[in-house]
Amino acid sequence: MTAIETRPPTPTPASASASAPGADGTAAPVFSVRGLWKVFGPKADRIPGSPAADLPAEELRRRTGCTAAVRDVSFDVRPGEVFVVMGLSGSGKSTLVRCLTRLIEPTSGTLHIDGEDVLAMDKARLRELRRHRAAMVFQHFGLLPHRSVIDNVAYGLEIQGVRKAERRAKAAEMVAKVGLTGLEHRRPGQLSGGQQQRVGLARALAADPEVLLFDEPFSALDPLIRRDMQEEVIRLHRDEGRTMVFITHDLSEALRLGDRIALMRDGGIVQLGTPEEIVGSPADDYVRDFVRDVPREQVLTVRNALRAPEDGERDSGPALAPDATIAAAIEAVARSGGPARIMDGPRLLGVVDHQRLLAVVAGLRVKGAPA
Ligand SMILES: Nc1ncnc2c1ncn2[C@@H]1O[C@H](COP(=O)(O)OP(=O)(O)OP(=O)(O)O)[C@@H](O)[C@H]1O
Repeated sequence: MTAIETRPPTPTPASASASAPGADGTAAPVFSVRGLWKVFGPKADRIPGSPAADLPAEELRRRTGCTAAVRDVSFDVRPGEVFVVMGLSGSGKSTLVRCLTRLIEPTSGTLHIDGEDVLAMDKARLRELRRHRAAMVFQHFGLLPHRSVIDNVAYGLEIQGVRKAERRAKAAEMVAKVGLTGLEHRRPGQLSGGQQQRVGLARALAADPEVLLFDEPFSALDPLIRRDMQEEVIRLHRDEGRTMVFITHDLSEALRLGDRIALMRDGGIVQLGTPEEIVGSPADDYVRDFVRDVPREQVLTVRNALRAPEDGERDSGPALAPDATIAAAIEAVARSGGPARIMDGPRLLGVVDHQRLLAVVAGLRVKGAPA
């Protein structure tokens, strides 16, 4: 099993303030999805809400000839987060994400972007949605083979009617942003897979969309280049705070990139949570099985191992932040020979010791720590 680091949670970016706050004071969601269904097959619209809707996938197919690719799914994508949609092949990831911009027409449910009803949009508004507000980065880049890198990046702006000088300048900026300076005049066929993916990314970024939708963008890349591209996405996200929806079937990619992960099975979401929630508190046996081989100490934080300090422990020992991983704490405790203090700024939240840290790694519930 390769090492997995998760990212610290994304702080709400400044751009999030552009969204109106919700009733509870949190920023309004970018996408808001409720009771969404996509059924393929004859008389598909009769399935949601009918008794057949509850049939297992195979039986539904046998009895009705229909496939419920997305089944009664509800979630919000929050401004500035990386929202990962994960699941095995055929679980409905691509269909779900394509429904967000109606590249696939949902069968029923509701769908809003920044409070606007996506299902009520006419063709022109939908075009605007896909070009300016929620741009898709595909696995097979969709590059034009006879155009140079710079022209491929500028292409999206060209179809938006942006003037040549302006689109060239913007494209050059994006080429630099994704680390392709010097390769502007090559054709896609003269680039490696990873470089081609960067061109695809630069093209999506050039349109400056509010949300980037990634459909398994890196699954064709070899592991090292894939790792590079994941770093690139993390860097871009850190620099810009842009909202991202990212499809993957790869658990370590999901854990590395996601602020929150929706785990899909047979068209439904079986669990939606942070990497720590999914690994630390799997919702059912399916999820438990899915995350069984994840090195828990690299995903779970010290919050899971906290206890109250005893006399003499308040002022000595190494200090760690509450989002430090169990792995980092084990190292700190091993080096110092005593418990580590968990500090939220100047406030002491508790301490973690050798025994409790190991108990968390072993998957035991630790008394007094949050579930
Ligand atoms: N156009 C279609 N017509 C009929 N069934 C479809 C269609 N598109 C997808 N499906 C079915 O819907 C289900 C979900 O497919 P989808 O492509 O969304 O899954 P996925 O999780 O993205 O899979 P992968 O990781 O292999 O791309 C599958 O059973 C698939 O066979």
